[in-house]
Amino acid sequence: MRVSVFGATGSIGESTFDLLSRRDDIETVALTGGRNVTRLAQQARSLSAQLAVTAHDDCYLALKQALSGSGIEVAAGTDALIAAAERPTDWVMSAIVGAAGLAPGFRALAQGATLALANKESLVTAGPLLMREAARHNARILPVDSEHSAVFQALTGEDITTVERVIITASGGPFRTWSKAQLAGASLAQAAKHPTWDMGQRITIDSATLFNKALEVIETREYFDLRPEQIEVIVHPQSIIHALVGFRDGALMAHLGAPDMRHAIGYALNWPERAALPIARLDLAQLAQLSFEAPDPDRFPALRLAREVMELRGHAGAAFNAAKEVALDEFIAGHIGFQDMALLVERTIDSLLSNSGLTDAVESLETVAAMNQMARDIATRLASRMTSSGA
Ligand SMILES: NC(=O)C1=CN([C@@H]2O[C@H](COP(=O)(O)OP(=O)(O)OC[C@H]3O[C@@H](n4cnc5c(N)ncnc54)[C@H](OP(=O)(O)O)[C@@H]3O)[C@@H](O)[C@H]2O)C=CC1
Ligand SMILES: CC(=O)[C@@H](O)[C@H](O)COP(=O)(O)O
Ligand SMILES: [Mn+2]
Repeated sequence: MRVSVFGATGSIGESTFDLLSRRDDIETVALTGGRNVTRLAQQARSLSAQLAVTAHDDCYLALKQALSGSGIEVAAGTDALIAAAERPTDWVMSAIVGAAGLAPGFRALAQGATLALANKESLVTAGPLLMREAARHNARILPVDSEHSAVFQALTGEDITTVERVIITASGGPFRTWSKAQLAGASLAQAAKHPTWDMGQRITIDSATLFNKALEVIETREYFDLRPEQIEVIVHPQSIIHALVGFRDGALMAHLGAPDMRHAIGYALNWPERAALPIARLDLAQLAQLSFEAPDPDRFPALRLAREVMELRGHAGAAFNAAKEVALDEFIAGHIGFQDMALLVERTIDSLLSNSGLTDAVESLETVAAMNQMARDIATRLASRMTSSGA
């Protein structure tokens, strides 16, 4: 099987690399990364990739040097990422973080490859477009986000019209039990420490605000074509149950597994087979208890914002994600506080409400990119005011 991995040097990329390294039937077409060219070159040599691409032009020479004598092609820049996605292959892992992951995944679908989609931002920003592209080219999108892989697995062999509801779980993040007063002082180091999963920094902080779950609610709607009221979130601090599907006879089918993304990645890599995977087996007696609680919309407004975005439809998902990306950058830079992130996203959406483009149907990558930029500009402006006023 020919495979390409976008975002190979990240957390999902490394887990994918681990699974690919254990197989002897894999032909690696392209591996892409960002600034970590040393690791990208190691991976490319190890998997004998045809091509290695860094997203950054200024990293080209370093990557070229790291791969000298290997015979592996080297390229750099966003156009090179697109060209890599157009190289014929069978299976593509989409694991770039953020809206930057959309265009390569879209191109991979256009050449008919199976898209293993970790990059949830693709569906949040351009769900209908991506689904149409997959259908047009008879290409398949397989969910890699753990909750959506869990739903996909629970739905196997089921009639989607018998589904009443889908429940995705949230760990609640590191601040699950914190008061609003405590949240006001939440630091970057505290937010970047996930209680159960080992992930990249950005998604880890999104888990702390529950923006990760907000994106996932929208992602659920796009994958499974459900009405927003059919999608529920339950806080489950152990991250053992990843999702549950409720059917019209009252049955709930739950998916359980150790918090290890190699499960969802391996499922997508081997689908429709269920192959053996090197994942820790659950010891239920040792776990002893699985607990659940309702999310608190007062301390964590992100889920409420996601519901508003789903009502708006159109380009609201792209605006929501863009504002969230800016808010995250501003928090990481120390310009705004933890709770300011949700405030900034809400203010950006409010400011865009008077813009008719927000609710226009998603027609092309260009309109999505335009909304992405507009929302980023507004959020950046609003953030600078927050910084100077302290609110
Ligand atoms: N980590 C997880 O367990 C899960 C992640 N996801 C989703 O998967 C995606 C990846 O997450 P994760 O692996 O944690 O992220 P990481 O930050 O660990 O990795 C991101 C990858 O994307 C590359 N990258 C960063 N910015 C750009 C850019 N602008 N253009 C091209 N490449 C870029 C990075 O390169 P470099 O590091 O070399 O600079 C790296 O290879 C996200 O969409 C996330 O929401 C979903 C479920 C679980
Ligand atoms: C592993 C995975 O799929 C993440 O999206 C995970 O769900 C993050 O944890 P939270 O449940 O805390 O958002
Ligand atoms: Mn998830």
